[in-house]
Amino acid sequence: MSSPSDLQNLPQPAGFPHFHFVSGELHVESLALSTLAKQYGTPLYVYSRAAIGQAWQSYVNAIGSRRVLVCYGMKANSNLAILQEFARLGSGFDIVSDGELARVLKAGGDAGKVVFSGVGKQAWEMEQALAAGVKCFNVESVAELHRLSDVASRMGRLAPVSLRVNPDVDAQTHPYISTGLKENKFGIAIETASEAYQLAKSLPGVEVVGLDCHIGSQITEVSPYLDALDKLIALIKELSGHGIHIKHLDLGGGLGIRYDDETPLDPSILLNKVFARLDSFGLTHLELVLEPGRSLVGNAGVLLTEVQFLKPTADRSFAIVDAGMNDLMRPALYEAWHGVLPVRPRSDFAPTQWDVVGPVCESADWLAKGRMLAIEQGDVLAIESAGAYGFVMAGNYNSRPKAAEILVDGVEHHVIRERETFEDLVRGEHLLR
Ligand SMILES: Cc1ncc(COP(=O)(O)O)c(C=O)c1O
Ligand SMILES: N[C@@H](CCCC[NH3+])C(=O)O
Repeated sequence: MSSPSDLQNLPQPAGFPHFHFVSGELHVESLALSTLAKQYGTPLYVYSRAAIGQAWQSYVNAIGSRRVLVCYGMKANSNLAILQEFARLGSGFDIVSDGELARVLKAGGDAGKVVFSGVGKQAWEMEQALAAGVKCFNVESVAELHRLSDVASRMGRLAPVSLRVNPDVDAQTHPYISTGLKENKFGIAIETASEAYQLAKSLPGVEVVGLDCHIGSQITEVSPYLDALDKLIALIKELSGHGIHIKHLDLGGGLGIRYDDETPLDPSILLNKVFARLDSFGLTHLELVLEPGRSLVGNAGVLLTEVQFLKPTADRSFAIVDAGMNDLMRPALYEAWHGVLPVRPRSDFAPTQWDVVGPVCESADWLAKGRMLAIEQGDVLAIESAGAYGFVMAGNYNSRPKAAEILVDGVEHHVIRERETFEDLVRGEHLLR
């Protein structure tokens, strides 16, 4: 274990200050992570309520007195307790399915602050969202516009719509999480957007209220947003020439966080530039909508996992842990980098290089590669920055039950999702008679 002189050398966790070392032990708020691992077992997702609050506050501070609705991009983490926390903070929600809408309503969210995105909305999902009274449908194709108008007309309703425009800008992020390029399936090409808006104006079941775009995720530069904004402003001007006046402009989410050595994009830096651009084009009256996901929860969570075996080989050394790609898919899917911190760092021997791999029968089942770690069998590791796109993307491959989730609040903690059991795994399956 660490001696006092080594404590100064401990790295700063990505989720600092809410994740921090106290006397050589990694804590979340006032609790030692090793205690939670012991009580609930591993793999275990652990979130900090204060970290979520602080991330939310950074948007509140950036917004100041401007008219901005933050719709939490709940695909990042849709646990009911997390949604309830955002609802209490006053957040709206960006949803992409009827399941997400049902979660928002169950968690006490306000349907009037919900925007409904997604390229494949089904008629029954549109009906549910119309019945609930969502703020806006972010329509991603002309075919969807026709379906929505039909559904709303049948219900004797008028569906509020924004068209999600694909501005063809490079978000300078991983190609798999870039969404605003021509080659991506998302949105309506900016060149054809004016025509689509004119169609929307003529359809009986829809009412144009906004303009939407979302260019990608884990973006750390302001310039892609401003490139997109310039194109959107030009479109707004063109539309007003056709008598189409939008009330809100939705710039989507996408603000990046620190996983390794990235500099996160501060909402105030982005919003100051956006407000200045809007003001200079006489668009101060527009309500702004934002759909941040990752930046609100990403560094509010870690995944705890226990080292099962150490397996040095001639080629590389594997630390086989009890969390796998089914628990945290990002490394397998994007070769994503997540920090790895032993919750009780050792200083009695020198670190060596390890690939941290899971128990799943796939070579892609790794969580981190080539990390310098001083570890032994039985040690608990925290996989950092796992609050966003962690548990939500988990699956049951290899009949592995999903992990439990804990929300820490100061000295207290709440089990916000129980670990799955075998019964959960086979629910709905039937043996042949
Ligand atoms: C339409 C839409 N809005 C919001 C988000 C949230 O993005 P992020 O988590 O990068 O803020 C996403 C995911 O990228 C999205 O597809
Ligand atoms: N799931 C991705 C982000 C996708 C965002 C959804 N449009 C990630 O883990 O980074």
